[in-house]
Amino acid sequence: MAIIASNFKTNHTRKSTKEFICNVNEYLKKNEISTEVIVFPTSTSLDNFDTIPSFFIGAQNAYATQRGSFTGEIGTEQLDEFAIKTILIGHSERRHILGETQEQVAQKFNFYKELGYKIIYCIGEPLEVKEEGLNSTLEYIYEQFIGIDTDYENLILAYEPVWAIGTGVTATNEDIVNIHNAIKEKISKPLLYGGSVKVNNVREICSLNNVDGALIGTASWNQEDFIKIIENTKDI
Ligand SMILES: O=C[C@H](O)COP(=O)(O)O
Repeated sequence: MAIIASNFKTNHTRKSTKEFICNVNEYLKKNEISTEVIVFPTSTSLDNFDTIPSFFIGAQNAYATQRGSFTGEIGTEQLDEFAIKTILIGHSERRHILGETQEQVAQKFNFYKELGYKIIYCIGEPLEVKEEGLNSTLEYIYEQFIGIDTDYENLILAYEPVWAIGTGVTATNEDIVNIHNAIKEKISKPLLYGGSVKVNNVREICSLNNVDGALIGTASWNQEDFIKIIENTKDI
């Protein structure tokens, strides 16, 4: 069964997030769909949502702390308020725009691992590395596993080539399969693909060998489209 995740990034308000989550939940319940669905709203939109057990709400980011003086960050005290036990770690926007180093990413991973969180851990190469070929790409990706316990039971991986994120340029099926096969040879964990996944290509992508679902940004922000994405993959 495919895992379908939506990363809201810096989109939606508390009001529209609530509406989105309630409607997706109703759709899943009414149609008895058991797909594992994960939505990552902004931290200001986190709340106590009453969702079915296969529908998880996660944090896009949090600091490796319970509480403290980390201006602009949230910790587990804030996540506990809403019973959030799912977190996205290592997203390329945090690595490349917010400057998180592999050491910081690994520290965060280990902190949330110790607390038993479901971790969706992102890896992926920028365009200049892809252009150097498959070996360089895999080398780059493997470096993103430094300090990460890839045997962690509550781990889901997401391969997101940076050049495909938010660009409308989806990786080719061949690109996806090459990378997914190589990662799966080393790590036996669910592996999602992310990077310009859309309503009309999600089924094909999720049907590829060693693709266990999708982590979607842009195309998932409209609730009707997100429901179509779930509908299109419900039997994979
Ligand atoms: O976390 C999601 C990814 O960054 C993909 O974003 P995108 O679907 O807008 O390309």
